[in-house]
Amino acid sequence: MTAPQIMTAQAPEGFRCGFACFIGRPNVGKSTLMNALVGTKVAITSSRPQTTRRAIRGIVHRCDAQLIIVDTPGLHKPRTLLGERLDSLVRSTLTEVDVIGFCIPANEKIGPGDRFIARELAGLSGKTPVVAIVTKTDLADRRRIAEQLVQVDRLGDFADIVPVSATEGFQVDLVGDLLISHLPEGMPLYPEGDLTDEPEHVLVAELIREAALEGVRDELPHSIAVVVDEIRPREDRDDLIEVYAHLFVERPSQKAIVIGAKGSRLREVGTCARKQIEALLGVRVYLDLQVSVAKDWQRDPKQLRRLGFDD
Ligand SMILES: Nc1nc2c(ncn2[C@@H]2O[C@H](COP(=O)(O)OP(=O)(O)OP(=O)(O)O)[C@@H](O)[C@H]2O)c(=O)[nH]1
Repeated sequence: MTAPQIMTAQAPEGFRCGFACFIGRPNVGKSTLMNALVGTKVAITSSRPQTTRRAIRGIVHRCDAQLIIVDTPGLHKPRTLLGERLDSLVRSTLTEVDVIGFCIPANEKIGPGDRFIARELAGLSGKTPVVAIVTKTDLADRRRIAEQLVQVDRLGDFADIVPVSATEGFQVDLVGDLLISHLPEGMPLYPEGDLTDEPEHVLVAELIREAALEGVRDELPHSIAVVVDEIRPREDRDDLIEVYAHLFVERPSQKAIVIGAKGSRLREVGTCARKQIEALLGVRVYLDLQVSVAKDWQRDPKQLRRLGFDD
C-alpha cells in the first residue's frame, strides 16, 4: 500500500509502522473498534448491516508505532453488482496489509458467515497473521465470552485471540498492542496528528449517509448513496461553509420515505448531519441536501461509477 508522504524525522529504535484491516460479517463492530482505536470518528457506524462501503483508513499514533487501519465492508455472499464489488475490494485489501483483525461478536453464535470468512482467510496466499477479535463483550456474560473464545479458537489458526468492547473501552489498547506487534519495523508514514487520509468530501458524504440511515428499515439502507458536489466558504464570510450534497435512492417510493411528510424527515437528517459536519470541520455549516432517484443504481455499472464505486 502506498502512503502520501514519507516523514523525514528520525524514528526511535524499534519503531513499527504498517497496515492492518478488520474483517468480519456486517454489523460485528469493525468500524466502532477502528474509531475507538483512532480515538475519533473517522468511519461511520450504524445499527444497519453493511454500513461501510469504502476502505477508510484510520491512523493510530503511538510513541513506538504507527498503525494504519483500513476499514473494509463486511464480507458476504454477493447478491448485487455492488455486493460483488465490495467483495473484490475486501479481497484486494487482505493481500496488502501486514496484519488482519477478524471480528466475531461475543453475543452471537458462530455461523456460516463467520466460517465462510475463516475459510477465505485460511486460503489467503502468503502468511498474513490473523488476530481473532471477539467484539461486543459488554453484551455477553463471562461464561458466554469464555465459550466464544473456545469456539473461535477452533475456527482457524490465529496469532492471538482477544476479547474487546469498543463501546466500553475494554481492552481496546490491548487490541492495538497486538496488531502493532505484527507490524514491520519502519519509519512513520503519516505526520503526527493525521487521523485519516480520506478526502474531506468523502467524510462529509459518509456523515450525511449515516444521518440518513437512522430509523430507516428493510432494503432502504442499501439503496442510499450520498455524493457531496461542493464544499465552499460562503462569500464574504470566514465563519461559514456551504456544503452541497445529493442523496440518491433507487426508487420514487424510497424518495418519499427519505423526505417524509412535508419534508420533516429530510429536515431531521439535515440537522443531524450538519451538527456532525460542524464537529468534523470545526466551523459553522450551511447544508444544502437534495434527494434524487438514481434508478436501480446498485445494479448499474455506470451509476456505480458516478457514485464513486469504481471497478
Ligand atoms: N454494545 C456494543 N455495541 C457495539 C460494540 N461495537 C459496535 N457496536 C454496535 O454494533 C453496531 C454495528 O457496529 P459497526 O461498527 O457499524 O459494525 P461494522 O462491522 O463496521 O458494520 P458494517 O459496516 O456493516 O460491516 C452499531 O450499532 C454499534 O454501535 C460494542 O463493543 N458493544
